[in-house]
Amino acid sequence: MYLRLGFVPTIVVSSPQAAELFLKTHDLTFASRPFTEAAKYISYERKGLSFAAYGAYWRNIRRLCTLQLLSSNKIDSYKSLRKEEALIETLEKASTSRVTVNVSNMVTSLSTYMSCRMVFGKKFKDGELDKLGKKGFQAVVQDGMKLAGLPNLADYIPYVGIFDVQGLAKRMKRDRSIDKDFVDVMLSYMESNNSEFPIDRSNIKAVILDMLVGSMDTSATAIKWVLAELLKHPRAMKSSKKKSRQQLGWTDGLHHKRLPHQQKVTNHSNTYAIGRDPSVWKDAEEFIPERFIGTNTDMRGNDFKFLPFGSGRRGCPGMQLGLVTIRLVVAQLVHCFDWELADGMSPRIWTWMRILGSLCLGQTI
Ligand code: HEM
Repeated sequence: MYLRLGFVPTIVVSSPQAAELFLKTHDLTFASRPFTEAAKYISYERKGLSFAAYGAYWRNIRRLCTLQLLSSNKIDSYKSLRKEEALIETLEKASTSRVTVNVSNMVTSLSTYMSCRMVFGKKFKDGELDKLGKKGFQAVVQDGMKLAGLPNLADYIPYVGIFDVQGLAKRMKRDRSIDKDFVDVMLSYMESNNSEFPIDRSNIKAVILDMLVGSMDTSATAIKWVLAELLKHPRAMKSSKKKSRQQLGWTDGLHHKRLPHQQKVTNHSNTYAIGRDPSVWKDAEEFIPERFIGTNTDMRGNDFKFLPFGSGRRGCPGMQLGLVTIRLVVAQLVHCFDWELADGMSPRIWTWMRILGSLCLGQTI
């Protein structure tokens, strides 16, 4: 579908065939990103990986992140982080004393904690910054994602940009001031002068922000959705639990390579239209993790009906880390607790209540 958004020609890709054309056949032509206001303010004039124009700078930064933060060896070295059992302990205490907890918030906090440990190499609790009168990482990153995702008139009709009618530029300028200066790898890269490009603090901040945004919200959101779907599908929950019992090696810290069943559960995520296309998927709207059993559906971007991590040159460099985190947290949660909907509600009643709620209130519950 071709659209003209203000002055910007836009093509919406909503079939596997079209996705293949754009992400494989003509990947080189479309490998850049538009220069939006978010790229300007949040990504320090496109110095981060996600917003950078396709070219030598992007290639260098991507190589650096892949080697220094996201390689298999590095992911393995984060093993101790993944053994973090605070989530399980807190849930255990709450369930024993029948206290209500917000699992979504807890998963988001865990993801924030893991990302900060990985990127800054330091234990950073979100509340620490609140105490200093600043917003915590969680709030800053979520604000940043919201701002970057909002349709901004200035991106489509550049002349109106200076008026900032939606107030987005003002908010983005305010939110760009996270300054942490202990990121060893990036700093030594900066100091080594080995780079083809001058790297200064703003390059470092932009890349760090990318790594935080890339790792915090994505994995947490996926974990929450998997858990929500499992809650509504007790059969899938049961089978997932059984597999996790058989496969989890608690003594060596739940190595990710042993969790094939969770892999199938996380496979549910997809780009919205392609993932729901009945000509591509049987019972497209249904959560059926078993649909992947016995197929060789690829989630690395080679199968254009299934693109949770994108594809081609700009495909997600953090896929491996994201998958490891999701599998581990979901496996722990499913393995350690028996989950069911509140007050013995059946999944069918829950679905009807949700539909009714959307019809009456005009919003999704
Ligand atoms: C469940 C977890 C994750 C999902 C579903 C996900 C998904 C995606 C998707 C769909 C893209 C866009 C690909 C495209 O434009 O074609 C992307 C890009 C990106 N992701 Fe992820 N991601 C996840 C985890 C991570 C993690 C853990 C990191 C880093 C620590 C990360 C860093 C990035 C970066 C930097 C980009 C931009 C790459 C570029 O433009 O060259 N992601 N991700």
